[in-house]
Amino acid sequence: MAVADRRTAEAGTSMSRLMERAGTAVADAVAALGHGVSALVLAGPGNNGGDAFVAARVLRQRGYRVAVLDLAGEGGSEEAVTARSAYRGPRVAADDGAIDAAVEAATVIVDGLFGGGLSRDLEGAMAALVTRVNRARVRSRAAPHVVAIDLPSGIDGATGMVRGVAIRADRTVTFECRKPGHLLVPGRHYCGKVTVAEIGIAAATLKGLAVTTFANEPDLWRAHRPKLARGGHKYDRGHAVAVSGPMTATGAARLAITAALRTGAGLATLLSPGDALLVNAAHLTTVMLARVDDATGLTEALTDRRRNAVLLGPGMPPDAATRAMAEAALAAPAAAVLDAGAVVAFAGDVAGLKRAVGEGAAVLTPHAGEFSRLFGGEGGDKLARARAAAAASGAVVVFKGEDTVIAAPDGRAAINANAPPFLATAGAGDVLGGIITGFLAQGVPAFEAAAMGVFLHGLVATRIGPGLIADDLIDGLRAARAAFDML
Ligand SMILES: NC(=O)C1=CN([C@@H]2O[C@H](COP(=O)(O)OP(=O)(O)OC[C@H]3O[C@@H](n4cnc5c(N)ncnc54)[C@H](OP(=O)(O)O)[C@@H]3O)[C@@H](O)[C@H]2O)[C@@H](O)CC1
Ligand SMILES: Nc1ncnc2c1ncn2[C@@H]1O[C@H](COP(=O)(O)OP(=O)(O)O)[C@@H](O)[C@H]1O
Ligand SMILES: [K+]
Repeated sequence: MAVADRRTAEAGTSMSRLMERAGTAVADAVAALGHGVSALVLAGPGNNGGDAFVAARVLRQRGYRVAVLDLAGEGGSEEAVTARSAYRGPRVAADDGAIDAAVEAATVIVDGLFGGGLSRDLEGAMAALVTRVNRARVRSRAAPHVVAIDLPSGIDGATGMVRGVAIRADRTVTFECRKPGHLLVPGRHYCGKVTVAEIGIAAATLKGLAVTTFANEPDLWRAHRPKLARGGHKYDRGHAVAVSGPMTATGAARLAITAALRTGAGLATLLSPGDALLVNAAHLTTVMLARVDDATGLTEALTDRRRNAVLLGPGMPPDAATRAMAEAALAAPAAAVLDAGAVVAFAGDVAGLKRAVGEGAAVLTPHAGEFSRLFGGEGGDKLARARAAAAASGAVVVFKGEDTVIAAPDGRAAINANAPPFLATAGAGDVLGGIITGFLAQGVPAFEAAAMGVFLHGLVATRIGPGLIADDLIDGLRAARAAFDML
């Protein structure tokens, strides 16, 4: 954003104009809360504090009761200093008693302590102030509404992580576009409702920045959605295959392959080990069944070039035989999705996985535990970890969870935010693997197939609602797939 600000300034829109518009957008959001507003505005040392002073001035001009707790200290940018001196209204003394009284009296607290310039953990008096505001927000009577400027103070805009302690906001007004911290958890949970105010950073300026981080929303992949040709043949829509686990673990691959079919693949085949053929046969109707027992069998099965997308891992143990089959899938011309056991089978050998992926289209779909087992590390910056994993493996990585990150080896990454909590249910991940396989079968490139698959997965779950089980996702896909086409 700093580069965007500079380029915008070079193009004739000064930083002070941007700050004026930013502060005014915040004042508009506060004013929209209705009459009787009595705002306590917290102003920090940087430009976030500058925005806060602008908002305070504008609110006062509009007749609202305002008081500013000025924590700017010495210094700050020229624009922030100007905004500070242009505010002539009441200030709150920076002592505990006065702050408590001001917090008690406020109906709205505007958080302009820190935004994009947060550079370390909050400590001491700042941390204490944040804790005070958070306590006030949950008090039983007349709790103030908390409006954060750009980001809730304490949330790292790049990672969504809490730096020590962070403001819990009801609403966050950010500028020009959302930042990763608005979408990644826990940051997302601290923002409340996020609104984006346009403040005059030209679209052309943003475009020139070669943005590589996106919200996983239709604009990102709309143009890549499969199109149904009138008079088309089922083979035009691809042939998805999935590999079944052994006799006692067949359900996962069946869920997945059925999801691939519902996603629009023209044909679907389940490749099953001999011991599980009967149990699979008993459960399948539209999905075809063929016997494959090992890597050699899989290579043979994938010599049929019409079988253009293959999923394996659900229900499979993370052992050498699974790894050999994964290598066979990656070596074949089909696009490959590796999930569960097929991901963990490469634990400790990401370089070997990368060699196996080669130049082929491959998608890995680990949840946090599988991700750690393959790529190492635990917790921390999810976006950076997903990007590093994609670069290290040469595959598109779908790092699952509430804030699934889809990362491509070329550096692009998308953060998903439409998955409801009740999607965390046994088998949901298998369905996701199948959906992505279904899009790959229809010729969608790997990054877009993964991103739109994750979005469709969240969409279908949301439409079904609480209580869903993975089988419901399969049924729900039919209607959700139609809705997806209209997005
Ligand atoms: N992008 C846009 O389009 C526009 C952005 N605008 C606004 O600018 C905001 C970004 O402003 P910013 O860069 O001045 O950073 P900001 O968040 O105010 O804080 C920096 C100050 O905090 C300090 N500091 C940091 N961490 C700390 C800690 N833990 N504890 C204590 N101190 C700490 C840090 O000190 P330092 O690290 O230098 O020692 C520095 O003094 C952005 O969020 C938006 O609101 C609009 O005005 C116009 C258009
Ligand atoms: N808290 C959550 N909110 C929303 N979606 C979630 C949450 N936790 C997990 N998910 C999603 O649920 C699915 C679970 O997949 P996975 O962990 O592989 O389970 P399984 O192996 O049982 O299918 C993933 O798509 C994941 O992104
Ligand atoms: K803030």
